[in-house]
Amino acid sequence: MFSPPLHRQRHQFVIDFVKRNKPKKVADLGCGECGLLRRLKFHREVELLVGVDVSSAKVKKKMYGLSPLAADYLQPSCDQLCVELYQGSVTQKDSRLRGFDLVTSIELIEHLSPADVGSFSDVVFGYMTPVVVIVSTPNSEFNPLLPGLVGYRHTDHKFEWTRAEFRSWALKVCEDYEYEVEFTGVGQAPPGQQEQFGFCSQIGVFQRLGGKHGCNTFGDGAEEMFSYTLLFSINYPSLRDNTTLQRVLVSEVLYWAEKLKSGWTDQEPERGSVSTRRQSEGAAGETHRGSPVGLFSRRVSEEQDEEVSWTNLQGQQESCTLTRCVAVPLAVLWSCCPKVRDLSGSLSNLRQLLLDEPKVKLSQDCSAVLLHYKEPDPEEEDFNVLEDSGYAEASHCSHSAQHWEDWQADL
Ligand SMILES: C[S@@+](CC[C@H](N)C(=O)[O-])C[C@H]1O[C@@H](n2cnc3c(N)ncnc32)[C@H](O)[C@@H]1O
Ligand SMILES: [Mg+2]
Repeated sequence: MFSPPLHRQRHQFVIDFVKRNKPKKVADLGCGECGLLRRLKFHREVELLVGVDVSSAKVKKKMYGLSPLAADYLQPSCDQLCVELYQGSVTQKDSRLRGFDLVTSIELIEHLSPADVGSFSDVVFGYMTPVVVIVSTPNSEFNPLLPGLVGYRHTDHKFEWTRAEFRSWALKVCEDYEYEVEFTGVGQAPPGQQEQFGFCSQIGVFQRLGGKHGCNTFGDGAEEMFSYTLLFSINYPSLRDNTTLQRVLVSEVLYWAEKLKSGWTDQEPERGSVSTRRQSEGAAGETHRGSPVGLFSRRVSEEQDEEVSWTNLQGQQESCTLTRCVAVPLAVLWSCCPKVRDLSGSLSNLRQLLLDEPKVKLSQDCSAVLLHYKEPDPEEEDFNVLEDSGYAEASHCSHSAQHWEDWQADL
């Protein structure tokens, strides 16, 4: 009968409100199978999304649809989002539901007994005290237009209000709990009949008097109350979280360092900076003086690895392997890779973030990333030519490489 379907129109009404008003903390009461929450999670301004329903079975049915997608892990944004789902009744108080910017109650109140509607008003408007409450409920005056309908629209409905009944309840709520309300709805009557029948679903948008800064009756000393059961809780990966930032930065740094390395060593060996690194038990990665990293010198040796031995101060014989490395200066990475720049914010931050990162080997003075150098396999070379060219990007950076000494001063 409606296009788009009525339940979609109700959810769209909330989505449009969220787009306009950008609430950070949103709770959906009587969230059912979480359909509205699944749409709300795409709104970047929302940082906390909570669903409550008396039926845990309904919530559990599709709650994993609220989990982050693979892309949320691979390409996390700066946005933050935490999703929590509870089993609980809107007639009970729970302090985790206080202080929200927006609380929605879509087609819920008509499922409550009149006494429970009283508790709902007290809990939502008197205890949770959100800045805005959106309540939708059937408009019984529209029922004659619904073909074949006998009695209520749903067997579980305890009542269906006329517009006047809804208005009277809403105005009483405003008086008791210091809110103001605007009436509207979704599901239009046929042309010319809107005034007579009203909307199929009537909606009240309640705003707390005083807005965001209006009185919230709970202070620091308010007693905590947990009557809901947590069913699901997830924190979306965000670049504002240091572990996530570090993970993404490291993979970006290693990716670009490898690209630059192959640009320098495979394509233009004279620009490649190949140095020698000593690997011995416990003490990995000390750069040899005399074969400086980052200075784009010629290869120091044609040998891949070299066994050396010496006598230590205690007169014992020690040995280690000399491994040839390519040093990619952090300053070059910083200059060539916009994403590395965006993620780290500054060159010194970049160094700081990589300092205790086990996946990244830094040069002794922490100014360059060291990558193992492997002699190119001639059989692989033909294949490399076909690869779309990292070299193009790497060689694009070659002028930056020449200014390495300036950057070194910067570090
Ligand atoms: C008609 S469904 C609406 C679902 C959802 N709001 C939507 O728009 O699709 C009503 C929901 O309210 C829930 N419900 C009923 N009484 C409740 C109560 N006292 N506390 C919380 N949820 C309740 C039901 O389990 C059901 O999921
Ligand atoms: Mg209903």
